[in-house]
Amino acid sequence: MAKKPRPATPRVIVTRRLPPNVEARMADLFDTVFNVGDVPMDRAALTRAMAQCDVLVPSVTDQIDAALIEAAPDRLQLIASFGSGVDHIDLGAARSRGIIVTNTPGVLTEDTADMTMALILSVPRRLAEGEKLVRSGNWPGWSPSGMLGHRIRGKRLGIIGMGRIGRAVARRAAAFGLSVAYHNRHRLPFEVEQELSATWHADVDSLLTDSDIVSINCPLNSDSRGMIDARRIGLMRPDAYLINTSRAEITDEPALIAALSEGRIAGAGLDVYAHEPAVDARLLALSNVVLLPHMGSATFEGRDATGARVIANIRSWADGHRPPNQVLEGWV
Ligand SMILES: NC(=O)C1=CN([C@@H]2O[C@H](COP(=O)(O)OP(=O)(O)OC[C@H]3O[C@@H](n4cnc5c(N)ncnc54)[C@H](O)[C@@H]3O)[C@@H](O)[C@H]2O)C=CC1
Ligand SMILES: O=CC(=O)O
Repeated sequence: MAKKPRPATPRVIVTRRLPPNVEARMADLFDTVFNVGDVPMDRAALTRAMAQCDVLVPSVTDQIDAALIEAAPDRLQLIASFGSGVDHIDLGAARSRGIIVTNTPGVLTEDTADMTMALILSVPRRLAEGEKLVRSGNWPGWSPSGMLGHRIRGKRLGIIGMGRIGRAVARRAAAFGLSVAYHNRHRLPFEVEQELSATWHADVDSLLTDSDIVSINCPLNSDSRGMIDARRIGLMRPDAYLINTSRAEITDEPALIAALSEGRIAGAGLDVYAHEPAVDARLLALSNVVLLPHMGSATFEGRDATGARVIANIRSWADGHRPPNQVLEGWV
């Protein structure tokens, strides 16, 4: 495919409000249009945006599917996503149109691992239930049998997806006395396994059977979509917990809800849902779950660093280079 000329000052359209200093820098560097009202763009708005820019800066909730990409004029050359996951962008369609896709890995790792660890602690120790009890005014006071949960130390954590976030979770887990097992698309080098004291499971099934707590930290891709289905949820022990800070579509959400409702697993900590921002009413009614509003990476520092990554990707592309965080189909 012939290389298209890259404009010196590209027209950039940003789909959501970004931190003020990030927007100021983008306004300085590029011909940037911001979504001043911060209203999520519907399909028609995205189609219009993609028709009017060289670079689109979407967020992880904008569904940039094949039809939108195919309808975009040749002018659109770069989709510089604000966030780490790229499951909302049809990478194959972008490749066929010669559109480069970038993301912002690395800068969200520690924040998302912190939130994953917070869920790992909160669910077995019933943190959200305890907080609600105090606020309700019905707390009868301390008692030997009140608010009992399960000890973290000594339990086994099974991590699915031992990349940046998975490894950062493993490091935190070790400090809380958890032993770590993992399943990953590729086995980690021996030295990394040693550093993390992590045991490899070639198959997901045995990891699920052997773990007290399972944490999903792999990206959503064609292999992981529906990976934790009803059969695999059935392999988990009745006293086991599932934590998901990655993407809901990796699990069969209705099957998970059924297992939680029927006590076939002990509980879950979720940051992601199948139909965000809607959350299934049956989940809301359960007391053995901790539900967060997709806030794994939501820190001021992380958002600034994410913005800096987006800018670096656009600048490097505009200068004629390969952007540092170009995402290649088949690599996520
Ligand atoms: N809740 C939140 O706010 C956030 C969620 N995320 C989610 O976390 C995901 C992971 O992020 P990183 O750790 O930075 O990604 P990463 O690319 O560093 O690591 C992903 C790991 O998963 C493995 N993997 C890929 N497909 C797999 C499969 N089908 N089965 C088993 N392993 C597989 C890869 O080999 C890699 O080791 C993102 O894709 C995103 O969906 C990321 C940031 C914030
Ligand atoms: O879910 C958030 C992301 O950056 O990916």
